[in-house]
Amino acid sequence: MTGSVLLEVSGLTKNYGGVRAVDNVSFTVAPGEVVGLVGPNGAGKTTLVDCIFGTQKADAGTVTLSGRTLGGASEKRARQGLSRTFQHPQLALELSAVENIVPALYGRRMSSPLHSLWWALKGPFENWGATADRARAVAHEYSIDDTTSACGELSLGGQRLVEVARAMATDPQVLLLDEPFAGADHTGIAAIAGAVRKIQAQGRGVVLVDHNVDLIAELATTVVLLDFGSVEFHGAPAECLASDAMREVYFGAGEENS
Ligand SMILES: Nc1ncnc2c1ncn2[C@@H]1O[C@H](COP(=O)(O)OP(=O)(O)OP(=O)(O)O)[C@@H](O)[C@H]1O
Repeated sequence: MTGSVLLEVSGLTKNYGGVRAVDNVSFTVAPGEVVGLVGPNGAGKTTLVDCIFGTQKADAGTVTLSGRTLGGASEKRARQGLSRTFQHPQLALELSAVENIVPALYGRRMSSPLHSLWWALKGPFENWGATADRARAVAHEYSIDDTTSACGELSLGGQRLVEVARAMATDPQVLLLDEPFAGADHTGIAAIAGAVRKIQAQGRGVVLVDHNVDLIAELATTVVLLDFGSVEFHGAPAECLASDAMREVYFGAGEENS
């Protein structure tokens, strides 16, 4: 089992003051696996993603990627093969899709201090046009048609797709997607769903946070249901949807007259 696991989250716990936002959460992501992370508002989904990526420091637990324990800040974890998008897209809105993707291509090269030094020395002689071409190719790979307008002019779904492409430009083993469909229109949802399928087909792992249970059922191979920071269900999407845990988490136990 361990040999086929990319990401292993073990016993992650995070408190905010008296609030236990994430409570002893464990799950794994294998190559080509899409783990849907669902749960009501405040269940702990974003905090869990933040702790996996290093945006927040967990109080307990470990995260390993291909058997290697991840620690430290998110930049370090990104160099080790993790990538993410954000619940609220974090793009430079005045820049184009290509201009947002270019820095990720450079970040990918800084995988060790030696690489950083090499690229710092090589920088002045770098062919910038070739890098922009590569960024354009990444954008097209993820079906971004408009690579020249400022991202602020794109729809929310369009912006989220640029974030996915930028995250993929770092060539991650596992991608963490925090509500990638939120606010996207029909076209945006179809494009983002297509991107998830493509990433899955490449044998990478995906953690997909979303409230849209239909999309999770369609895309996820496994579902982790969170409530008050704890795992209430972990298994196949169809079983999760039909489970008592799902009913209790979303509709409350014992509400027979509603
Ligand atoms: N920075 C913070 N400081 C204090 N409490 C926080 C902080 N971030 C989140 N929380 C609390 O931690 C709990 C989990 O929040 P989190 O945002 O992770 O849930 P979520 O499942 O992502 O919710 P949503 O679906 O609404 O985004 C909630 O009780 C929330 O109020």
